[in-house]
Amino acid sequence: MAIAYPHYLASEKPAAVEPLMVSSPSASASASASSRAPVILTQDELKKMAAYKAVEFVQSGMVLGLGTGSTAKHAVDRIAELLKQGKLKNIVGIPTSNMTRDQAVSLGIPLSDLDTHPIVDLAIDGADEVDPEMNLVKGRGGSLLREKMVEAASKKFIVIVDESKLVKHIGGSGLAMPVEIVPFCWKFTLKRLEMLFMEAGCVGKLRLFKDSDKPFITDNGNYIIDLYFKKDMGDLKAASDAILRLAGVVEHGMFLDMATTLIVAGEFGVTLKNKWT
Ligand SMILES: O=C[C@H](O)[C@H](O)[C@H](O)COP(=O)(O)O
Repeated sequence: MAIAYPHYLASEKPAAVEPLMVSSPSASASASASSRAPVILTQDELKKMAAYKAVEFVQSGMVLGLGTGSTAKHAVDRIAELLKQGKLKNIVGIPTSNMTRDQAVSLGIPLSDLDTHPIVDLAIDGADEVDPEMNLVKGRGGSLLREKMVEAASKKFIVIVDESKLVKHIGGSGLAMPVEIVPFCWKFTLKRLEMLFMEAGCVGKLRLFKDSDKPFITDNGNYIIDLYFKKDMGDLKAASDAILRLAGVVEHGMFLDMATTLIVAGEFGVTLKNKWT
């Protein structure tokens, strides 16, 4: 499938990488059955395709924001692979979570932080929801605060998703919009959040560790309240400002006007959209 490269990246040569190869048992089975049979890729294979395409924009010498989650993990793997092959050199990674830091350390990717590298050349990360304006919901893995700090410090931010993440309105999918809060009097903060969006039928839930009744603790020692909306939350910027004005709130998972490029992998291949096209 033809990829429409965004104009601001057009003058930049993607790093010399092998053509995208996604190993898929179903792919080889289909190939032997018929050369025209459709190839059914799993969701994880789609995530890998989007991640590999994003890594084509990584160049030697870059300071890179390393995202968190099952999609970003493929990008980190690929960056490490290209470093090992000598196709990328002098990369400095800024991880967006302890999990990504551990993955990068295990793969030998040199790491730093925003104190030492306050300007990041390029960040690559997944998302939970993406609307047509490339506004995002992030943080269902709990890493929204560090992700937002690193991605806000990035000159370019490529979002990588499989097509299941595309929505008409963020926060409107019936799934969680996470808000990181301080643990102090969390029930009070939860109520205040619900009250902000009463008209949208907002219900907040304290996130727990999986199969546990213990509160989930973020890398920053905070709690997460997941907000669920029955109706559209309305103006996103106003919603963002209102949430951030509440004492007790640290950050929320709406990433408004931050992504510069979106890479989506789906049934019909990989498509790339620039914010301004
Ligand atoms: O906190 C988690 C991050 O925001 C992830 O980037 C997001 O949840 C998407 O994760 P995944 O690629 O696993 O769907």
